[in-house]
Formats: sequence, C-alpha cells, structure tokens
Amino acid sequence: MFSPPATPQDQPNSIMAPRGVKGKPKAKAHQDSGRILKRKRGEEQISDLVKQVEELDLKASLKNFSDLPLSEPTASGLSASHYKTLTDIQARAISHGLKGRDILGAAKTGSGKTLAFLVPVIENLYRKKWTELDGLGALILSPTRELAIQIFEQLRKVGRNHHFSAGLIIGGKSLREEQDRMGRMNILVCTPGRMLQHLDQTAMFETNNLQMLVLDEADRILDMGFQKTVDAIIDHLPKQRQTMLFSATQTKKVGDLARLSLQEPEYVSVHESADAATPSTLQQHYTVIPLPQKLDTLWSFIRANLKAKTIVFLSSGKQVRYCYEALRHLQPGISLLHLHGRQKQGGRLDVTTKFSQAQHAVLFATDVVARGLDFPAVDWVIQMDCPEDADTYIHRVGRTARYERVGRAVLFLDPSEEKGFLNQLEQKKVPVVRINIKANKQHSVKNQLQNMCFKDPELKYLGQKAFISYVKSVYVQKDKETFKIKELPLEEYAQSLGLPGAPRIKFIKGDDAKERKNESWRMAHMSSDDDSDAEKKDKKDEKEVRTRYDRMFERRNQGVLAEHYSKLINDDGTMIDNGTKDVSKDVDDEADEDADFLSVKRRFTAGDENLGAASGSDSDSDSDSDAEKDTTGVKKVHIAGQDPLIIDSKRREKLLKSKKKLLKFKGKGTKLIYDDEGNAHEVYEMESEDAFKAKGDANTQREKFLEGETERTRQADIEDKEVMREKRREKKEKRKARERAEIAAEAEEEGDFQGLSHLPHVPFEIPGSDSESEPEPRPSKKQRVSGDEEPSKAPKSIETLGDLEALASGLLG
Ligand SMILES: Nc1ncnc2c1ncn2[C@@H]1O[C@H](COP(=O)(O)OP(=O)(O)OP(=O)(O)O)[C@@H](O)[C@H]1O
Repeated sequence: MFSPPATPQDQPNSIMAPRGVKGKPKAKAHQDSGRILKRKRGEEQISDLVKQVEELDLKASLKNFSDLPLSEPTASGLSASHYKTLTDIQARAISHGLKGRDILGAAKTGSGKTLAFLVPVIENLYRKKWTELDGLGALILSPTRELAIQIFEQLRKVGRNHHFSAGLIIGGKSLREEQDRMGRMNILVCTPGRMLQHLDQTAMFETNNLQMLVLDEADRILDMGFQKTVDAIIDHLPKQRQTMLFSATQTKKVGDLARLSLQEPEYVSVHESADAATPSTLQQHYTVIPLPQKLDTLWSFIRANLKAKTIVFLSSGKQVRYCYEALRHLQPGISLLHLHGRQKQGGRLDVTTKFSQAQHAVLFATDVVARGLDFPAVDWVIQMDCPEDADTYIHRVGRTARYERVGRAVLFLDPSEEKGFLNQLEQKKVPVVRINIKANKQHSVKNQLQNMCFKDPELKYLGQKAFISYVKSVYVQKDKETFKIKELPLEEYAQSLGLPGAPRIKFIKGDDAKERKNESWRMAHMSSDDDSDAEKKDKKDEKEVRTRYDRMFERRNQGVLAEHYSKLINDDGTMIDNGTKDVSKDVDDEADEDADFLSVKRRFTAGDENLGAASGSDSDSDSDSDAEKDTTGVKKVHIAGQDPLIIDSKRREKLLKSKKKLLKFKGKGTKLIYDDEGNAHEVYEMESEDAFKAKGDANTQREKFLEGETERTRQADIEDKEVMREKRREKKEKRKARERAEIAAEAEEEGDFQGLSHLPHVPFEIPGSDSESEPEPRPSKKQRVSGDEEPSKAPKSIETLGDLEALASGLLG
C-alpha cells in the first residue's frame, strides 16, 4: 500500500553519522565507529519491526499495547502516559493501521479513537525512517481547534521519545510567520480552513511526499459545512496514501469514500456487537418541559448540583452568552464558564483549561464542544435545546461517561419536540428514559430576570438576541417533524428570559405571510393613543390597495427596537421633535411639502419658456381664464404648446405669482451676437484672418495656448488629486468604522451552529515557532546519535496560549 518516499532516506530517523573515519584522531575514530554500530543496530531493529508488522495476524485478539509490534520509542511513550490495555477500537484498528490499510473507524464516544490513529501514524513514519528532510508525512484534520489541540497534546505524550517534528495549525498567527516553518513539519494536526490557505499560498509547503491522511470526526469534516475546503485540500494531496477516518457516528457513504480515493477500506466498527450507540456507563434521561420553563428548570438543576461538573448545551452562542450572564448575576454558588465559536482563541483555550481542571463547574457551550473534547470527570450533560439530530445528541452526551467512567445526561424537550426526536433516537439505538421534574423543587427566576433586564439594558439586549437566535435556530432546522416553530409559546418564552415581550422576527413566514407583510403598517397605527382614529384609518385602508411604496414609507423597525422606535414617532408617522413639537400640527406649507414628497404629479421644470406667461396669466382666483379644475378637482394651467401645468399645492400657486421666485426655473440665457443682416450667431464663430494675425504669428499663439492649457490641466490635476485623496480618506474612515462595527457585531454575532457552516478561519499555531516564547531545545546531533540525551520529561500541562506555543520546538517531546 505504501509508496516509497521520493527523497533518499537510507539513514534511520536520527541524524546520520559521518561516514569516513580515516586519518582522524583515535578517540574521534572510536566515537565514529560507535555511531556506525548504533546506526546499524537501529536499522536492524527497524527491519525486524517491518517484518513483524508484515506477519501480524489481523484476526489475532490483542489485549495490551505490548501485543503489538511497536517501536521502543512508541512503547515507552505509551507506558509513560499510563496506557497499557487496548480499548476495543484500538485492538481492532491499530493493526490495520500499522499495515498501511485505509480505515473507516467507528466506535462510541470516549472509547480511545485518538490513539487508534496516532499510534499507526507515528509507527509508520518511524518504520519508514522519516526525517525532517522528508517533509510532511502525516496530516491530521480536526473540525474544531479545541479538538486539534487535544489531539496534538496526545501526540506529544505518546510520541515524546521520537524525533519527528510536529506542528499544530489552528490559526491565530500571521500567515508569513507560519509559512517559514511549514516546510519543516513531519506531522501536522490542523483544522481545514487555514490548512487550505497554506496549501494555496505557502510556496515552501510540499505535500507530495505525504503518506497518511487522518480525518478525526470524519462525518463532520466531510459534511456540507467543510465540503469545499476539504475537497480542495484533498486535491493537493497525493492519491497514493493511507487514509484513516474515525468518528463515533461514522458513515460509509459511497460518495465520501470516492472523494477520498479510499482503497478497499477496512470498516472497523465496534458498534455492531453492542446494542446501544452510546457508552453503557452513561445514564440517559429526557424530560418534557414547555419552552418557557426551561430556564427555571436549569436554574433549579444547577442549584441542586453544586458539587458536580456539568456541561449545558445550547443551540447558539447568543443563548450561551445570555444564560451565562443571566445566571451569573443570580449567583448560583458554583463557578460558571461559557464557550462558543465566536470567542477569541486565547479565551477559548483558557475556558477549556479551566473547565478541565475544575472539580465543580458549569460550562455553557454550543456544539463547538460537542465533538471529541475530552474534559475529565464530567458528571452531567444537560441539553437545554434539542440537538439538530441524533448524531449531535450522541456526540454531546459523549462528553461524559468517557473511557469506562460513569456519567449522566438529561435532554430537555418541549412537548412539540418529544415525538419527533424520540423517534430519531430510537432509530439510532439510543436508550433514553423519561424523568419528571418535581414541581416543588422548581424555582422560578422569571421575576428576578425581569428586574435585572429592566435595570440593565445590556442584559435585556443580550436576552433579545438570545431569543431571536433561538427562534432562528429552530426555524432553520430541516427536521420539521421535531422542530415546529408555530407550536412554540414564544411570547411566554420571551417573558421567561426576563424580556417585556417577544421581539418581532421578520423571517417567520407561513400561511399568514401576506398578513404579516401589512403588519408593519398596522403596527404604526397601533401605537396611536387614539384608538378610534386608528380604527378609522384601518377601515379606510381596507378599501385602498396598498402598494410596495406605501408599505416602504410606513415600515417601522419590527425588530428588537420596535417599541422604542414607536415611541419616537407620531400617529401620522412623523418624527417627534425632541418631544416638544407636534409635527402633525405644522403649517399648511409643510403639509404640502409632505404631499409633494409622496406625489407623482407632473411638476414644473426649469426652462419652461412660457412660465412667465403662465405666471402672468395665473391668478389665485378660481375664475382665472387659464386655470381650470379637471374632473378630479386638480387645478391646471394651460399654456400654449405645453402640457398643462398642475397646481397641486397652495405653495405652488403662490410661487406662480412671484416673478422673482420663478427666475430659478428659467434656464440660463444663451449669448448671441447679431451680424449686419441681423442674423443671430453663437459667440464661438471663427474670427477673421486679419484679426487672427493681429494677435501675433501662429506659432507664438499656439505655444501660448499650449502653455495656458498645460497650466490649466496642472491646476485641474492638483484639484482632482486633492479630491481623490479626500475621497480615499473618507473611504478609509468609513471602512474603519465599518470594521469596528463588524468586530463589535461579531462579538455578539453567533453562527456556530455546527450544522450551518464550518468554523471560521481557525487561527494558526505552530508551537515553538513564536518569537515571544522560548522553544524547548532540540537535542543536539551528538546527543541524538550517542543516545545520551536528557531523559524525556513528561509534557507540562498547557495552561495558556504561551504554554502551548512553548511546548514543541518542532519536535515531539
Ligand atoms: N488504552 C487506553 N487506556 C486508558 N485510557 C485510554 C486509552 N485509550 C484512550 N484512553 C483515554 O480515554 C479518553 C477518551 O479517549 P479519546 O478522546 O481518544 O476518545 P474518542 O473515542 O476519540 O472520543 P470521541 O468520540 O468523543 O472523540 C481519553 O482521556 C484517553 O486518554
């Protein structure tokens, strides 16, 4: 299955010793021969290992890592990390991996899939005597940066005694900074977005020697959100390679296998033997709670479990933020944390570390945490919002009951979701048991939240955003059997969040879409103090046909600020001037202006030559000979050779009387000259030859003309440039303002529902490559050859980004 690496690599993966010993001092020669011996021994060991792997019986039942033909550095790395017994998936997948076979690995959450691919990755490169010069040998893709970090940490642990260079690429640094080091990496753990950017833009980064591609959480990486990126990455990779796909919810979609050019893949699944898709040590419950009571129930749960470690899943980052902020204000007596896709990388890493280390804490999170993350000793997984499908459910609950530990999970379902979602779980063989919440144990926080939102507009704003994003998340779900937006009591839900009412959401369409279209107009009139007036208007409106423009002019902000906006406008739709001036009582002229604004009647145009005549003949009296009313009562003035001019306001009527005011309608006069015959000519006529000659000879005149024009052009250029500069300045200012607004909005904005899109560009990290951090020194050539390098230290725990950066100097261990 392996294609031999293209670069020469006769040497073992420690650096080659110098060849010639002739003519050197005795001690040196002795040293060199020692090295040669050592190298020979190393090569012999590798050949033995190759043989053992070839002879490995794929059907043999394996119990411990020591039953596998592994190199000494890997075996010692595993034992130093306290890994001794193989899990089911490891026992079945590693031997296939060692033999270089393509694998589709499926096993329950927390069953040790990470080692099932890491061990073959390290071992296969070792047996191929991979060195820095060989470039990238293995690429491991993860859908989230947290998971990538975790995989990288595990790689460091078990690979601590190897000399491969390994990098973690999850974004965050400048591309250039990363580019310098990309070419030197043997194993990369990365998220798809930035990887593709490097494949496209980093000249030094070569993948044509790649031996292995691993997709952790493969079904997620291959789904719609990542599709384009992953396809483009695969286009850059050699077709001849080993590919390993792992997930707790693995699929065997033929299309995916074709996309990855899998060659007779081995489907290693440890689900089939078991009756459930979830770990047997996991107790799974669901409870049916109407949406407006969910937050109360969650609060009561937290208060009753202050000595537990809990993850609470919500469907959007905005909900995560609101729940976190709101419950934090209520001081539950346990530390609260929150994690979602839009947080900055440093913050996310901090939260992950804090929650990993905490004994008792509650983590509010989106599905960014659902897959792969291995937080130690989580007692409870609460799903406040129904997950989008059974697979997401399986991954979420899989954050507890990991590797033979016990754990409990509770799913909150609105009555409208119960039937549809339970069906889905049944199909996936997920055993859930219904539990009921004791009414006397439930405490309501509604009033407290309403008080808090009243006092703190920012909290209220977060609540409104959370409400909208929740409704949106339900609205976009494909499974309409489970997610029925019309059956949700949204008004009560909004109140349960502490909001005075449900913010209007424009995207809710349905049978009443038309009705809703006119809703905005009706809303405007609802804010009127005089109900009878509004009624009259409504009745009148029923008869009138409302156009798109009518609606446009009447439209009010229907969203979060609708109420506030309504207070700022009068019944007639005009703005209140600082609360003092009632615009509706304005003078006729202004009313006319409004009428003019909406009117589409023909107006006077500048240059109407008979305007003077019109004004002269026009009078304010109805008996004026030129003015008449048509059948609709519109006053018109007839002027010979013109369309009738419409007098559509008193203002215009006054205007027509004032000659002075009418001047502005007249076009500028044209200057004419008259010849002897009395004919009118434009001024630009050729002057006579004599007159021309009188001004000097032609050349002098031409030069003078050119000089004048050059100067004029120069001046115009200067002016133009100044205008351009000004425009650029303005543009820059606008862009900056927009970017600032976007950044602020992004902080609020969520979008990390896992089903919607792939993660935004995950920042890039190549540990040990930061100028601010001191990389761990790589053992010297001498140390590596003689084998007297310092005993490997157990990796430090990563607490900050800096730690992470300082961890590897491009070397494992
Ligand atoms: N052979 C083993 N012996 C002891 N512990 C192990 C072994 N293999 C894995 N573990 C531990 O089990 C835990 C879960 O492993 P891992 O994260 O690889 O699970 P997973 O199957 O990838 O889960 P998920 O599907 O959620 O991604 C980790 O803490 C890991 O250190």
